[in-house]
Amino acid sequence: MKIFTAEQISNCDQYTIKNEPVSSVHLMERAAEACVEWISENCNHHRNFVVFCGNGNNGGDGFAIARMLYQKGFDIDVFTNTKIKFSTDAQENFRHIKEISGITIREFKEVLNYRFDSRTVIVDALFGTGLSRSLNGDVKDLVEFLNQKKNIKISIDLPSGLLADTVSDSDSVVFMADYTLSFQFWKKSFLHAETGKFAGKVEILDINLSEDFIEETETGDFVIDDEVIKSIFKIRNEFSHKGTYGKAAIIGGSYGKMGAVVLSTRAVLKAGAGLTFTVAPKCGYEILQTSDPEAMFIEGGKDYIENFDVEETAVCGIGPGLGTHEKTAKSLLNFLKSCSKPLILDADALNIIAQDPANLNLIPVKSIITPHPKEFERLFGKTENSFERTELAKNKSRELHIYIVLKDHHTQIITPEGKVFYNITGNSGLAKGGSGDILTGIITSFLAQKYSEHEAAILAVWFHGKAAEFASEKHSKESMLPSDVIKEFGNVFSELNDKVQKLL
Ligand SMILES: NC(=O)C1=CN([C@@H]2O[C@H](COP(=O)(O)OP(=O)(O)OC[C@H]3O[C@@H](n4cnc5c(N)ncnc54)[C@H](OP(=O)(O)O)[C@@H]3O)[C@@H](O)[C@H]2O)[C@H](O)CC1
Ligand SMILES: [K+]
Repeated sequence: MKIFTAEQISNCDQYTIKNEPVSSVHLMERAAEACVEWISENCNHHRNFVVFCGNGNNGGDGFAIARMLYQKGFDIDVFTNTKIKFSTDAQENFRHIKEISGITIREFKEVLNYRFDSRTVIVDALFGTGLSRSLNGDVKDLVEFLNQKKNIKISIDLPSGLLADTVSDSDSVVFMADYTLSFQFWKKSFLHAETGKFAGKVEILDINLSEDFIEETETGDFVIDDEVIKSIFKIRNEFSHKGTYGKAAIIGGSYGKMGAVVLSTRAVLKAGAGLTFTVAPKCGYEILQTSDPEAMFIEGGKDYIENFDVEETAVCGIGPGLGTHEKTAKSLLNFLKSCSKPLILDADALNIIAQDPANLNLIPVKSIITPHPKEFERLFGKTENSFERTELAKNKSRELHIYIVLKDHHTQIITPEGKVFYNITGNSGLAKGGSGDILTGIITSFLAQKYSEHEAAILAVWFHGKAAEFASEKHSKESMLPSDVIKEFGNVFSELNDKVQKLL
């Protein structure tokens, strides 16, 4: 799914109005209907809604939602500011609810005397994509007041005070939603930590904006949705043998860190590679042969890796548990100098490279590196916030011609062309040691199976998150272990096969 800026979204609105054609007030009706449908389906314990409406079209949505919820039998109160001029469509929807005697309309300042029942849902329709500056004055006080309420909070399109495309000043006040019902597109600010925390759980509601506009309008930012995944995933060919699915090698492990390489190797195996090798120090021989008997062991040193030699045709994932021993570092840098095929580089491999900025140029083009924010900072330097980090990653991906998998709650895959793919699968159960080792294994496995670097990185990140979702259903986010995530790979493949299978 393409991610558009607030300006592009407004253009998409206008294009739809002109070319569908549909009147703008009817489009507002469609947006409100989508919200009301979602609320009716999901809201089982709450009958009272208090809707806060601004003066632009976001407020117009709020008035229309209030009317429709009332017609469905919910108890509704509305707050607004009648002293400021409404937009044309907001004015029309305001007129409609004024005619409904069962809905009381109050001024914002009356909120201080309003009795919030614990089962009242607060709906924020103050500002959406038209927000042009930080909240101040009365509306800022209102949002701060509402944020203190324990009631469930739903934002329409965007939490008020949040900009769609960028980070606001750190002292800006933003409505703190539990749910955000947003129209048609993910907004970039939902996907970054500093801003996404205001949106709560995001639901994207389809309001049928122009497909032609969406198709023709260029953007560099994407969300990895089912369409992207379906276009990448290939069903396993029945007329195949182990050679069809490539050779993969995980290179890592050191005394006391053998678990990382065990997990990574197991992830390669369970993600479907044809032949799997583990290059690890001798001290890991028994551990690896017992834990991952399907993989072949290659001795790469005694207590730490000193030798990166593997079969030339194998795709190499380097780093899990590798350690940063001087001799390991020296031999890794020598290996990089002699290597021209794309590699997957993670963890200590990145920490070794980060020891000298000149090492960055040794990374073979089209390699995939998988830093978490701290590793990214060691490699490329500090940034003010995650939006700037993504921009820096785009510059570095272009400059070094590599793929950067920037691990975060919404991991981003940044391509050498400067495109950013945001992942929306996964959960906080992955915030544990060992999760990254599994991701390295999955990418290595997919690259060995002849997915392109671009495809392998995107599919693997999505796949890893999806397996985590299955694992958390069984074990909870708290208790699930990286090895539980690996056990769910089969379920993810079943889901993938169902998605792409041609059914009669
Ligand atoms: N995208 C769609 O497909 C649809 C969107 N809809 C809804 O429309 C809004 C966008 O509506 P818009 O009228 O453009 O903008 P807002 O309602 O968000 O707000 C605009 C008004 O707010 C003023 N403003 C802006 N920032 C502030 C501020 N910090 N404090 C006070 N006032 C502010 C702004 O005034 P300006 O001075 O900046 O001109 C406007 O008066 C979208 O989010 C959806 O909810 C449609 O309903 C249908 C389809
Ligand atoms: K809003």
